[in-house]
Amino acid sequence: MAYTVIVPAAGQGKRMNAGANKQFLNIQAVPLIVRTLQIFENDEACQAMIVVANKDEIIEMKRLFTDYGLSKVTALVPGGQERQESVYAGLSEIKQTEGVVLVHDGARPFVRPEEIRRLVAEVGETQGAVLATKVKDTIKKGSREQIVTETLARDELWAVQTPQAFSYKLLKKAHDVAKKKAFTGTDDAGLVEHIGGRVRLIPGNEENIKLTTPYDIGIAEMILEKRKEDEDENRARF
Ligand SMILES: Nc1ccn([C@@H]2O[C@H](COP(=O)(O)OP(=O)(O)OP(=O)(O)O)[C@@H](O)[C@H]2O)c(=O)n1
Ligand SMILES: C[C@](O)(CO)[C@H](O)COP(=O)(O)O
Repeated sequence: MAYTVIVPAAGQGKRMNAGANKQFLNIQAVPLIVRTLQIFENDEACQAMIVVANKDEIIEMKRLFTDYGLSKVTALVPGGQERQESVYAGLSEIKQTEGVVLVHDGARPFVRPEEIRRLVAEVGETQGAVLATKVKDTIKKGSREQIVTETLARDELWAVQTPQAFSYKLLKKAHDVAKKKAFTGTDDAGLVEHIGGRVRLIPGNEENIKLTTPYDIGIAEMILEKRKEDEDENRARF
């Protein structure tokens, strides 16, 4: 099923501590944002990419799109203070009110095409879908004084990733209501849940990490090495 993807990349990357927005960090010689966009560039079902960037980074981003031949970027718009505002800015660029919209963090360069396909297949007019993995650790709630107040039932817990996929109408309504009521969520599904929308959890892959701290750079390099080894092995076999 065809879709449009909104890619929020207008953060500061403070936790990465790189002295610049992490979207421009080279991961094995290719900028993070480019690695992420290449996934959608190469996915036939992706009709358009809407990228949200910091106002003062738009020229630099545009240059990357030209250098790396990212032809599906149809809009490059300035973001807001919070991720939610940035996604809203991207959403406002969509004129076609039918169809499926994905939201995917610029900082997640490892989602696989087959995961996107499984995700998109689950979207309906009134149902969104998110990639997620089952939580492995025991999760406890704590008080301000760091005293455990509750141990949560692990079999009900999922760590949610992006892409998150919705019909345009459902996502737009969720964002409009959140804006009107000044409701803030940490992901787009949270806004859909807030208006009573149904969101399906689609088992994803642990490799689909969000590059957040310097530690994640090492993990990203390891994932790239592993993928390269797998490709070489497959090539040698056939
Ligand atoms: N105002 C914002 C904040 C975040 N993002 C984007 O949302 C994604 C997920 O956010 P996160 O990993 O938290 O990135 P940053 O906000 O850049 O990181 P930090 O919180 O460490 O500054 C990133 O691709 C980021 O660029 C955005 O478009 N606009
Ligand atoms: C949307 C998200 O990537 C889902 O895991 C996450 O919530 C973004 O969080 P952050 O606060 O921007 O790190």
